[in-house]
This record gives sequence, C-alpha cells and structure tokens, in this order.
Amino acid sequence: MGVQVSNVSKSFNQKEIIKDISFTIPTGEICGLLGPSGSGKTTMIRLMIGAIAADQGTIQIGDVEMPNMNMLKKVGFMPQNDALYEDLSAEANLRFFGGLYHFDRHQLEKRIDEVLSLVDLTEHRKKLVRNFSGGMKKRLSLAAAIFHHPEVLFLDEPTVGIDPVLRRTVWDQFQAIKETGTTIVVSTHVMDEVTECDKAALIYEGSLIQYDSVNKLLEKTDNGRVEELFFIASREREGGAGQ
Ligand SMILES: Nc1ncnc2c1ncn2[C@@H]1O[C@H](COP(=O)(O)OP(=O)(O)OP(=O)(O)O)[C@@H](O)[C@H]1O
Repeated sequence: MGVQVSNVSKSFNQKEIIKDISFTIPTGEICGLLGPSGSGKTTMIRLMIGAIAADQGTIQIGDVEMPNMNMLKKVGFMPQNDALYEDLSAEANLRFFGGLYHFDRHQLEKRIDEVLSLVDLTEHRKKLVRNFSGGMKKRLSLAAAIFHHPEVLFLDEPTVGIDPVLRRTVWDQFQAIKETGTTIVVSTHVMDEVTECDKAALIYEGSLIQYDSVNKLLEKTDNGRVEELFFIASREREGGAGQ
C-alpha cells in the first residue's frame, strides 16, 4: 500500500509545525523523511499513522483516509523511544505485542521465532530487556513493529544511538522487509542514510523543501551530498527574511 499526504498542516499552541506538506509514497518503496532536529519529522509520522489529526489536508494509506482504527492492523510503527517492557524478556515482550493482534497460541509462538530470527536476537530471547544494549532494544522494537506483517512500516529515527556496524545490519533488515513488498517510511537526521532510500522528503522548519527520488535529489547537488539542499533552503530563508 502507498501513502498519500495532501496539503497537510498542523499547529501546536498556535505555532505551525507542519506547513502545507504534500507528497506520495508508492507501494513497496523506502521513503526517507530527512531533516534537522525539530524540523517536524516525528510530527509528520504521527500524522501519517493517525495518532494525531491534521488541522488541514488529508492523509491516505492505500485508499483509506487516516485516522482510521482498522488501518492500524496494516500499519507498523517503531517509535523513537523504545516502547518495551524492561522487566520482561525479549520473547515475553513479543508475546505481549503479538497478543494485541489476536494471533492464536501456535501462530504467536511461530511468529515470535520468525521475527527474533529476522532481527538476530534468537539467542537472547530469554534475557530481560533491562539487560539489552541500545542496539538490541532497537532490533527488538523493530521485531515488535513488524510482528503482524504490516503493509506499511513507519520507523522514527530507528538508527539513533547505534554504532555504524549495527546501523548497517539494521538497514539490511529494512531492505529485507522492503523485499517482502512492505512500504517503509523512515525518519532520520543522518544525511548519509538517504542513499538507503528510494525517495526522500526533505523537511526544513516544517516545510517540505524537496521530494524526489534519491538519485534525482543527489543530481541537484554539486558535491553529491544531500546536506547541500538544506544549506540552500537555509540561505534562501535568510535572504527572504532580509528582504
Ligand atoms: N505535542 C506537541 N505540543 C507542542 N509542540 C510540539 C508537540 N509535538 C511537537 N512539537 C514541536 O514541534 C516541533 C517539531 O517536533 P518534531 O518532534 O516533529 O521534530 P523532529 O524533526 O522529529 O525532531 P527530532 O529529530 O529532534 O525528533 C518542535 O519544535 C516540537 O517542540
């Protein structure tokens, strides 16, 4: 399923945080939401999953307008701060999250084995999450987010705080999930990660400054680095403010 964002705006306390954003993510692609800290990436994800309602505009997943409770069964979400139970083991966490999707006992245990293997945590399944490293927690959160075979997966800064080697492993896992036909929306402020994505939405101070395939975006730069597009936007803002 694809995602369509049409003229979406959102304010908090009279301050416009998302400013008239539109873009369309085709089915089965990885779309990066890139932007500096505070630019509005998390807010955009919360709008897309229907956790908050837009003030203006519409968001559709497939042909269903969000927020929509039924669509949540087809959507996976990995929040920025891991929503795991520290006092439970990895497998007990998954049993809890899996239980929310009404799997029967046999399916539940089978799926726990599958997702633990996918994120390479099988040998740590009995360990309490409290004793997990940051990277292990990220991988377990990913396992929970994909547990119910979502058709669209939203990942909010999934690689924050994990080392470069593990980052590679995590991206390999996202690519493997994409190969199953899942659409992935992933926010990051690590500009180099754009090359892992098919498309990227560049968000700056709540505005969408660019949306295109990653190849085309990089062609717009002199040095092949996407940061340049943010520098240009920032200079244009400053120039505009001075006029
Ligand atoms: N519920 C809220 N109430 C008031 N302000 C909010 C709320 N949620 C977000 N904001 C503000 O909106 C702006 C964008 O925040 P958001 O978390 O979407 O940015 P971000 O790009 O995800 O940043 P980061 O990478 O640091 O997580 C920030 O100024 C933040 O303080």
